[in-house]
Amino acid sequence: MFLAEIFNSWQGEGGSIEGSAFGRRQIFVRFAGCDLRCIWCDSAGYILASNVPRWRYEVKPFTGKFEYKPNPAKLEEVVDVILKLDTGDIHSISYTGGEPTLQTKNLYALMERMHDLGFKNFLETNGSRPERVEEVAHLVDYASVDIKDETAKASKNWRELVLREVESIRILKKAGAKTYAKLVVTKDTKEENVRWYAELLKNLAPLAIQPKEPIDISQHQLMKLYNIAAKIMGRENVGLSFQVHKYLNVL
Ligand SMILES: C[S@@+](CC[C@H](N)C(=O)[O-])C[C@H]1O[C@@H](n2cnc3c(N)ncnc32)[C@H](O)[C@@H]1O
Ligand SMILES: Nc1nc2[nH]cc(C(=O)O)c2c(=O)[nH]1
Ligand code: SF4
Ligand SMILES: [Mg+2]
Repeated sequence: MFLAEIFNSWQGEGGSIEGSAFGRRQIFVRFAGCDLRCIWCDSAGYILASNVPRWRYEVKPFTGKFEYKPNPAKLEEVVDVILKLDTGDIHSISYTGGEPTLQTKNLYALMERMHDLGFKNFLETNGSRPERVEEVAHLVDYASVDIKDETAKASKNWRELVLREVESIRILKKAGAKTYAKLVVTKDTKEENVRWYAELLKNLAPLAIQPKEPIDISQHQLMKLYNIAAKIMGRENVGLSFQVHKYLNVL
């Protein structure tokens, strides 16, 4: 499989929304390669798998010391690295990227293996390919599925993408995964678009609204978007999420 990095940290996103693992200790497996191009992506260096000839892994959690191995990574060496980073307090393994679901078979094999070893699986996905999500959904315990706002400019037809993301949420929920939606908002996010996302997510999954980093949206506008979503989805089903790991300078 084509990887970017493996490290041990605490989950910095999701806030207090149901299904979030915010503040839980995880081992993060970051896959290389993505099918979208969000303009604000903080992992942009890993979007093209061909630009990631080797992957890095922490030698010891929170030391900032890494070692490198060439891509493609072998399943057994990945499992070995994860087990060496296991501090005995791991809530779940986070599969992120890039886009983990693109490497469907590799993701399947790794999640199955981690389940067999007694770990829970947390999938962080852009949800752009419901048919691939469906293949692995039964192995997912927790899922954070992005809804890409128009201002992300993630793909040509953003409305179609949103509908596919919602379909991925439906599939994950049906398979029994605790699933929430994450919407990254910017100063240019339109209120009418948030209304539409909220209508789609109503009675389906809770929504974490996460300001793009570095934050450009005003607190006033952020709370306006929150209010719009909460009035449609219900006040228990909307919350804020900030990328806390960036403020605390951890991976
Ligand atoms: C790098 S993505 C990888 C997983 C998957 N490709 C996705 O987009 O959901 C992990 C999470 O980081 C968020 N993210 C990336 N760059 C960000 C930024 N500049 N500000 C806020 N959130 C960001 C994404 O929206 C996503 O929820
Ligand atoms: N601490 C920490 N929390 C995270 N939550 C989502 C992340 C990601 O990049 O997918 C991430 C990450 O890279 N680090
Ligand atoms: S989908 Fe995720 S990894 Fe891909 S460009 Fe967008 S934020 Fe980055
Ligand atoms: Mg990140």
